[in-house]
Amino acid sequence: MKVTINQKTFERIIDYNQIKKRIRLIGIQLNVTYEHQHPVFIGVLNGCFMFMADLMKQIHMACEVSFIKLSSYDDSSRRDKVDELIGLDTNLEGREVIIVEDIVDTGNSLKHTLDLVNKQKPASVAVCTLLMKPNSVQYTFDNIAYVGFEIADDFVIGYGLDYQGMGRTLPDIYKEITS
Ligand SMILES: O=P(O)(O)OC[C@H]1O[C@H](OP(=O)(O)OP(=O)(O)O)[C@H](O)[C@@H]1O
Ligand SMILES: Nc1nc2[nH]cnc2c(=O)[nH]1
Repeated sequence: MKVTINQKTFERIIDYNQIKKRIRLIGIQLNVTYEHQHPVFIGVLNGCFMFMADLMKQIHMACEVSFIKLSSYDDSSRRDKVDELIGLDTNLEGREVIIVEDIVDTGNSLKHTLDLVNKQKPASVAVCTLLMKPNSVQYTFDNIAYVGFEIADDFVIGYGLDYQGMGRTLPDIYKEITS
């Protein structure tokens, strides 16, 4: 199945049923790991909104939810600078923190988020990302504990991820076709 947005064509690589199954498994892992704790989930907007909503429905321990908003991409091209559009509004000192991302690509956004979170001296920080591009990431992260799918270094859209602001509402995930 293919979709076209502003002259770029994308083909489906992961359907929503696969995403739901993977999220159920990640939810089980999180429920076991944090069973007797009271973690704070921090979603990184905008891209995380669909993943966060589906993931949180699988979480059964007492927890809090908060968001930050970063922007590092123009259209489909990377910028080195990460802009913080909405900052942290929760005190994380001594807390168990789980950062929720839609995708770790170069890792710039995650590096920025971790620096922000770690400044507040949390008790622990784990990262949960739906997608990860292992060939693209430019940092060594030791706390990416939950990964939905590892994917190739293709530009992807759908399930929260956009191209020029479009495509976020597609339930499945698509990759750009280059030819
Ligand atoms: O690992 P990186 O190379 O930093 O890329 C990952 C980030 O890029 C996207 O955000 P974007 O800056 O496009 O903003 P958006 O979430 O509002 O789409 C995505 O949601 C991640 O947060
Ligand atoms: N939409 C989208 N945003 C990204 N941010 C980092 N990588 C990607 C990607 O492949 N697609």
